[in-house]
Amino acid sequence: MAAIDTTALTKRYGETVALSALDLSIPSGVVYGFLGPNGAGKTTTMRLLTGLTPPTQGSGTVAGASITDRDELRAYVGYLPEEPPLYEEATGEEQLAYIAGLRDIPETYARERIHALLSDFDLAADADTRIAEYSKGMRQKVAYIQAILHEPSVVFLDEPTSGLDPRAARTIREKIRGLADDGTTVFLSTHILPVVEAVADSVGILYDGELIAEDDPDALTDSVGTEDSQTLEDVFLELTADDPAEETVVTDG
Ligand SMILES: Nc1ncnc2c1ncn2[C@@H]1O[C@H](COP(=O)(O)OP(=O)(O)OP(=O)(O)O)[C@@H](O)[C@H]1O
Repeated sequence: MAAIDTTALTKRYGETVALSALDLSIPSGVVYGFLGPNGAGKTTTMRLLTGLTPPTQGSGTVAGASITDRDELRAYVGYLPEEPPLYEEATGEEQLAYIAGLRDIPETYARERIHALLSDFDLAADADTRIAEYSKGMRQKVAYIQAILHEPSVVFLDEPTSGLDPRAARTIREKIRGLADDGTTVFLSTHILPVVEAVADSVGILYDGELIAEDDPDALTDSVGTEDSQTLEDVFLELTADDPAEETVVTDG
């Protein structure tokens, strides 16, 4: 059974087709890089797959649970949204303990896990500081930890390295790879293509609500253009150009 499975998944907002008949079949234990220009429908897809918004048409399961059954999904799914909800008045540790309670993680285990994760992200010294006093990067680290705290079998990450310094960004990349190697499925949406190149087993490119390409990163970079050293960025720009010809213009400036 695929970890993420969708059939003709569609979301419309009035006249706007945010997602059009998406068919996905993503196996367990892989990092799936989900790319697309602004407004392509990536956030919409993640909100559908985490049960936060209902589909207009089509269906899907995540870890075997229907995406329309939010209660069942909750145990299996973690989500780091673009703007994570955090309580300004709570300390980092309080925020995570609160989430652990919501997720029914036994208290002693939760405390140990929270301390270990805070320390992995160099946040141990700030565990008792209010989130209102945290920097953007510190908030992002807490938000990432809260998404994976209950060891979900599928985790959705929207720009997980946003606002992070190079060391923290590397820690997240290593964590993402480690999660997948331990059998977790990671659905990773980011505009930072080198991150995808570093960790993704498979890549899907969404354009105007449609999945226009899907393959492993090497196959994708081999399939587009004629140059030997194509990067994922070259492929992305070529596939998502309004006018493909513009990508072949060579300037001598
Ligand atoms: N709640 C909403 N109501 C109306 N239209 C929406 C809503 N949410 C998204 N849309 C529209 O759906 C389309 C897809 O938006 P979405 O936020 O999923 O894109 P995205 O790929 O995540 O973009 P970005 O990279 O900029 O975050 C856009 O045209 C957007 O305007």
